[in-house]
Amino acid sequence: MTSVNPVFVSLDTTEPARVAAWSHCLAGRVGGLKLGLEYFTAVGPAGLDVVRDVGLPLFLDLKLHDIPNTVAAAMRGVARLGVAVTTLHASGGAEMIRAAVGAARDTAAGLGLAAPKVVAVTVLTSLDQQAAEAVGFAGPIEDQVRRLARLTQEAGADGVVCSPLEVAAVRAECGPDFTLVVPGIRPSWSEVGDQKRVLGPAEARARGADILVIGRPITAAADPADAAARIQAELGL
Ligand SMILES: O=C(O)c1cc(=O)[nH]c(=O)n1[C@@H]1O[C@H](COP(=O)(O)O)[C@@H](O)[C@H]1O
Repeated sequence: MTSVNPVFVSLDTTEPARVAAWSHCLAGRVGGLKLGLEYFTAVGPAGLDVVRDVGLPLFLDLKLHDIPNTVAAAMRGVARLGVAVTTLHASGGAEMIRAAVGAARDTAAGLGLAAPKVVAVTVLTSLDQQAAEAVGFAGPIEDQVRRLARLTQEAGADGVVCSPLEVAAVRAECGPDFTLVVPGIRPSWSEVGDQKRVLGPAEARARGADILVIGRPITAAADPADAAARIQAELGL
């Protein structure tokens, strides 16, 4: 039996042709495709059409963060796109999360679609302890992540986005059925760039991550398919 590939590759670009080329060359080496703000603000919902024939689950990462009414309305638009996973910011609060989850599930059900998994970003992986304190998070980042994960779970969402460093703590707090989406993945051979709280793919997986979000280590590599194959090998897939 082959295990499911946990890697969702982040296709961060403004160009549909690049997204199409990457997704075709990476199909078979990754488990899903993530499109985010850079792409969506440039191309809009029609940009998803270039990857639909690849047959991989789509993760639309818009990190919604606004009042409950506005986020619920935006989430209805996301749910109509038939994506598998989507994001909002946990710091928008429990009422916002609850409204978003309800909107996603009701809209999808009304259309006969599967509802997207709604996962909440806890503390961005680009923040270190000092930067987190500067925006007003008191105490260790791990405590803040754990608190927001608990709030997210109580508000009915499917999981959270956290760095690999907090995976074990969140898993202990929220149990085995809570989806942990983990960016900040850096194989030893890749550049760290703007990420601050990072680990390698195998270590993140061993700590309990469900989805590994990996962008530039694959997309900025001279040979993206080869980079994805190296990550597959590191994961024992
Ligand atoms: O929600 C996310 O996916 C996300 C949350 C977070 O805390 N950190 C983070 O890097 N991401 C996204 O994960 C991807 C990471 O890409 P790379 O840093 O290129 O591997 C980007 O598309 C980010 O927008």
